[in-house]
Amino acid sequence: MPTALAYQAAAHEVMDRHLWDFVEGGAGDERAVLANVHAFDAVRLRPRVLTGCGEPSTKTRILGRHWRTPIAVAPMAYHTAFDDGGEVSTASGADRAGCPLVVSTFAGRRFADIAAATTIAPWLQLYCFKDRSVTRHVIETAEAAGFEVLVLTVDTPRLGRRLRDERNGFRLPDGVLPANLPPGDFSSPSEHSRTAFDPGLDWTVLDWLRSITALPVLVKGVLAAEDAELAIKAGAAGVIVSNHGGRQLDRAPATLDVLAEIAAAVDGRCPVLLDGGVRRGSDVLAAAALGADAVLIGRPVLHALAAEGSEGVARLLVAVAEELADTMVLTGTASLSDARPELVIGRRQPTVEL
Ligand SMILES: Cc1cc2nc3c(=O)[nH]c(=O)nc-3n(C[C@H](O)[C@H](O)[C@H](O)COP(=O)(O)O)c2cc1C
Ligand SMILES: O=C(O)C(=O)c1ccccc1
Repeated sequence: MPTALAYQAAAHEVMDRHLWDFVEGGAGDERAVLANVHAFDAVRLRPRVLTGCGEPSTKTRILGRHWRTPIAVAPMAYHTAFDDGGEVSTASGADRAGCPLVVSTFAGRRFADIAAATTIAPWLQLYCFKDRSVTRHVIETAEAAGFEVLVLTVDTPRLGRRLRDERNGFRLPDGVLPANLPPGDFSSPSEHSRTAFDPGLDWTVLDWLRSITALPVLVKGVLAAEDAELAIKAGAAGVIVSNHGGRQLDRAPATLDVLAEIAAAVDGRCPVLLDGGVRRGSDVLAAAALGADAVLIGRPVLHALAAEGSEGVARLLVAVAEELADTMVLTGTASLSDARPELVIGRRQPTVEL
C-alpha cells in the first residue's frame, strides 16, 4: 500500500529543492510542524475485544452531506507547481477516493474546471484581502462553479516567517499563478501576503461574509476553546482545528493536543475538523476519538501529486481510508460515533473549562 511516507520519499526524488523546502517547511524553527506529527506518534490506542464489531463503517455526515470516509484534502496553494493538471488532477484523484477537496484562494486552475473534475462539490478556502471587492469576486466565482462551503482561514494576517524560503530566496516557478485572482505580482508568497492580506480582521468579517453569500462558513485556524465559542457566536457553521501545518506560529500547539478542549467547548453544536500531521488511518481514528468529525490531509497529497499525479492522489487517500477501516476493526470500533476519548491512551483531556 502506498503510504504518506513512501510518497514523501518519492516526491523528494522528483521535486525541485526550493519547491520542496516551500512545501515541507514551516515557520521559525519548525517546532509546530514537528509537534503535529509527534502528537500523533505519541498516541496509543486501547483496543476492545469481542465487541461483535464486524466490518466497520467509516461513513460520516458533514453539513448535510454523506462522506464515504472522514477525510478531505486540505487547501494548499498552487497545485500546478506539482503537476500540469494542478487542482484538476487533485480533484479527480480525490473524487476516486470519495474525498472532498478544499480549494485554495491561490489555486492554479480555474474553479469551474476543478468543479468539473469531481462529483463531490468542492469547498473554497478563503483569504480575506484588504480589497474586499477581490475577495467578493473569488467567492462569487466559486459559488457560480458549484462550490458548497467556504473555509475562512484566520491564522494568516500575513504568512509566517519561513526561514527555508528566506534562505532560498524562494520565488514561485515560472507560469505558476493564481487562476482565480486579478493579475498581480505573486512571485513571492510572503511579500504578496504582506501587501494584500488584511491583518486587521475581527469576528465581524463573518457578518460581512453572510451579507454576501448564503454558503456556510467554516473557520480554519482555531486553536483555543474560547475562539471556537466566538466562532459559533459569530455564525460559523463549523471550525477547523489547524495551525496551518506549522507554517504560521512556530510555537503553536500540536492540533491533536488542543482538539479535546475545543470539541468539549463546541459540544456538538457544529462540526469540528482537524488538520496537521495526519498521515495514517490510525491518526484519523485518534482524531475522531478525541472529537474530530473529519480530518484534512495536506502535504502528503502534494507529495502524491508530484510523484504520480492524479492516480497518486487517489492511491494515497484510498490507502489512508483503508488503514482507518483496519484500525477500526482491530480496536473493535464499529462506527466513527463509537470512537470515544477512552480509545486513546494519554493525558489528552480538555485543559480549559469554559
Ligand atoms: C504548500 C502548502 C500550501 C498551503 N496553502 C494554504 C492555503 O492556500 N490556504 C490555507 O488555508 N492553508 C494552506 N496551507 C495549510 C494547509 O491547509 C493545512 O493546514 C496543512 O498543510 C495541514 O498540515 P499537513 O500538511 O501536516 O497535513 C498550505 C500548506 C502547504 C504545505
Ligand atoms: O504557504 C502557505 O501556507 C499558504 O497559505 C500560501 C498562501 C498564499 C500563497 C502561497 C502559499
